[in-house]
Amino acid sequence: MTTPASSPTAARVVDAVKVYGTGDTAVRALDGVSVGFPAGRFTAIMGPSGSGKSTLMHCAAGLDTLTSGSAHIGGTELGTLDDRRLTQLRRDRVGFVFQGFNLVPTLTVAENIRLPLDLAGRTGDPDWLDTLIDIVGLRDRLHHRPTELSGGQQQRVAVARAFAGRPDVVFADEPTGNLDSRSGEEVLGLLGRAVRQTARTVVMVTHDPVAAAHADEVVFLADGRLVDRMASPTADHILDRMKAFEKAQVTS
Ligand SMILES: Nc1ncnc2c1ncn2[C@@H]1O[C@H](COP(=O)(O)OP(=O)(O)OP(=O)(O)O)[C@@H](O)[C@H]1O
Repeated sequence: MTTPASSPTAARVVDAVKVYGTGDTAVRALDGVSVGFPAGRFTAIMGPSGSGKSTLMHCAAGLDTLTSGSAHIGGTELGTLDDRRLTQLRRDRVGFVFQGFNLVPTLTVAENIRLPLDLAGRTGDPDWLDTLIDIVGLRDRLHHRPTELSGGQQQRVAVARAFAGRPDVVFADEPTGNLDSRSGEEVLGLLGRAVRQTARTVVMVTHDPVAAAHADEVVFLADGRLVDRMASPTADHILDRMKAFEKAQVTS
């Protein structure tokens, strides 16, 4: 199952295999996955615990390397890059949102948002940063430090930071995992708005059907394989599909 060649992909993996360890203890976390994440869309990766979601995200984002197969950001194959160029690509073309926010406590909100640009020695586009600050609703908090913010507000800062350099793709790993449901809904809503209002691309790993229902499409993993895709998902449909996979696993 791949994305049709006609839709441009912001990121993709082809025949991706990832094996952790060797010999008797080897774990095949990805077992021949080919999947494209369409540009300008919000895609969720779902699947049971241990199905390979985080591994897929880490390998697609260049945070980890594949055992075989290839990973691409836009037209760049990550396996062809040396460490320096891979670091540069991650910094300049990829944004990240993690479960634990990962903000720098000594910097203000404004400084945290600008951090990827400052590290890259880039000025950034002031109009773009302004738009982002409005999307995440933090204009009145720009001079606060992360400890002065709620968890939901901190994650909104992390979202703005992820988009600050206009990356090709933003990868979010369980971005609502540490939030109450209301703050989680806010963060998911603004990820969706960021995609729709600014034509950016988001790929989110989650185990929560309600979170995944915010995406334009859900891809399902089971046992390291891509087993299904669902467009225009609803939480109920996702839950039904997940239950069907779990039942199939129990009976197989
Ligand atoms: N660093 C590692 N060393 C050895 N095995 C690993 C490592 N990371 C992941 N695995 C194994 O690879 C498989 C896939 O793990 P992965 O974390 O990608 O799954 P996941 O779907 O994200 O799970 P969860 O929803 O529980 O976070 C699991 O069997 C896991 O135990």
